Amino acid sequence: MLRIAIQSKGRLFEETMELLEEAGIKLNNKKRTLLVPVSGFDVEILFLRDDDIPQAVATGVADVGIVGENEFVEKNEDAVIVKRLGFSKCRLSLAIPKDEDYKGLEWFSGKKIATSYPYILENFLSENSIKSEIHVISGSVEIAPSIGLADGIFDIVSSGSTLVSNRLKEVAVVMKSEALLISNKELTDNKKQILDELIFRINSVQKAEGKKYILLNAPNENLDEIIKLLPGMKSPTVLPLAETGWSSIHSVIAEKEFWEIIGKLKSFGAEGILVIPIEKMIL
Ligand SMILES: Nc1ncnc2c1ncn2[C@@H]1O[C@H](COP(=O)(O)OP(=O)(O)OP(=O)(O)O)[C@@H](O)[C@H]1O
Ligand SMILES: O=P(O)(O)OC[C@H]1O[C@H](OP(=O)(O)OP(=O)(O)O)[C@H](O)[C@@H]1O
Ligand SMILES: [Mg+2]
Repeated sequence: MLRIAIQSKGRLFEETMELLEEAGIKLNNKKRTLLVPVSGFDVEILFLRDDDIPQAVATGVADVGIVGENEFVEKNEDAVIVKRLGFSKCRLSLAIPKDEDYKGLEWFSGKKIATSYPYILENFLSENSIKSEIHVISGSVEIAPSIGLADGIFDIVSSGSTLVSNRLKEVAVVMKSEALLISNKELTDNKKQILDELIFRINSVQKAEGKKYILLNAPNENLDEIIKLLPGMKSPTVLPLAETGWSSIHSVIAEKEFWEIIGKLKSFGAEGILVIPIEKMIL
């Protein structure tokens, strides 16, 4: 049995649950109690606050965990990154009141910075030989300058709208972050096997992301040109239609190339084009 620690509620929760569900991990118990068994796969889910996930994995309370890179780096626990998951992308940045004249990091010398990430901030400041006072608060960091609690802040930024609504400007990006799958360093062989299966399933789900299955009818005289536009996984499937002189073509395309390809396909006489979502891809 492999025990997976995930965030019980918050920014990581939904995408983590979605990823696990697509990987065939369905919770038996819809009510989110602390520890939930799973049907159809030899794992159980442990719901924790994200702050506690790195330590739970490092100490073996959980075998693996899904946590933001920011939290993993901040906690500096002894666990390994197994896979970068590509969601919950954000950055940890320094920000100051928007009307301040800013010429460089020197601005922070002798100033007070509010943050929930003192370890990362301290390392960054000492690497840059800046001496500031770090004021640790666990939330609502962005309001600290306006209430006189600090001169600047160091916190999570994504769209930047929280900074704007607090009349702050981002002046330095210290690190980028995304959700990570982390693991305890000493898994038993049996747990390693289950983890390999989990990674295989996550990879299959992620390969399918942004990919579409495309079906279309094409006049035989333009088959070569159309096939060149649709490389597919090996090469497209071409099947004869009942109507002579026409074929049905099946392939896989990247969603971001979709509109460009469709226009070219139509110019080669393609008709009856269907585009269908793909759930998983095993290559
Ligand atoms: N605006 C955002 N955009 C993208 N990712 C974000 C954003 N805010 C936070 N994250 C990521 O999601 C993680 C969890 O954020 P959340 O705000 O739920 O944390 P929390 O309030 O500390 O939760 P908990 O109650 O579990 O301690 C962060 O550590 C970060 O990796
Ligand atoms: O740049 P933005 O897109 O505005 O995102 C950044 C904000 O998102 C997070 O807070 P969240 O909204 O999760 O609320 P919280 O303060 O309760 O954690 C984070 O703590 C920032 O405050
Ligand atoms: Mg937290």
